[in-house]
Amino acid sequence: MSIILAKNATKMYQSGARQTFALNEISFGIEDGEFVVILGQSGAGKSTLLNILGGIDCLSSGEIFVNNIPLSKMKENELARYRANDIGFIFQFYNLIPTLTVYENIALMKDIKDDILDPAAILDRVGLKQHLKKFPSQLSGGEQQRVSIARAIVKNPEILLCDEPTGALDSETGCMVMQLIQDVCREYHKTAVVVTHNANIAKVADRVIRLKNGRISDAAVNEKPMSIKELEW
Ligand SMILES: Nc1ncnc2c1ncn2[C@@H]1O[C@H](COP(=O)(O)OP(=O)(O)OP(=O)(O)O)[C@@H](O)[C@H]1O
Repeated sequence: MSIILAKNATKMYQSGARQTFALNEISFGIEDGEFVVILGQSGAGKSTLLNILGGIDCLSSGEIFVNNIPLSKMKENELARYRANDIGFIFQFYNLIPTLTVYENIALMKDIKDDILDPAAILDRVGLKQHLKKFPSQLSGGEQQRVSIARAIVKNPEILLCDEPTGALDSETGCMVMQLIQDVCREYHKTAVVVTHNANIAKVADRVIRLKNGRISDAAVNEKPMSIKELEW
């Protein structure tokens, strides 16, 4: 079953007489439990698409269905619930709160959703048990990204949206982070959508959607996804 279905999804920005089509009539489906990479160069429309999938921006026309529910028909409170319950975000620069410890950054999710997973257990799963009391500035980039993966998973959302999650990391750390995202998605049965401009990362995806100037230039199931262990960039 398609967990995400986009039909002629269009996002247009108007500035005076000038129109920019960040997304131009794109249609695609993503299956439940897939690990999907959205690949495209700067300006292709990747972040716009991720923000719309995450319910923090909306389309100009067309529709995106999540579990058959059209996002454009959701009222503000329904969208807020969707963001809180169904979506976990992972960002390039982690977006952790600098004045809270690792544990507090994760436990904060209780204020967003009642039934979160056990923060300590998830931090253990991502290998950060010994860092619970540290502040983000006391961690390496890769460790901070692991905290943000824990934060996204602890809410137990259906869909994980990852915006250039390895963009600020070296190749080796980036591969470890990708492996962790893929592993937790499989273990906790999540659908992951990873946005990147790095074509190497696409090799490990179940499905690759290529965006170019707001249009899909190619969308295909990857018949033989490469193991992340073989990946480097
Ligand atoms: N708020 C906005 N107002 C006007 N134009 C915008 C706005 N946000 C994005 N755009 C334009 O939409 C297009 C797609 O932008 P988007 O940020 O989605 O691309 P991207 O693929 O994520 O790029 P990058 O990899 O550099 O982040 C670009 O031409 C951008 O200038």
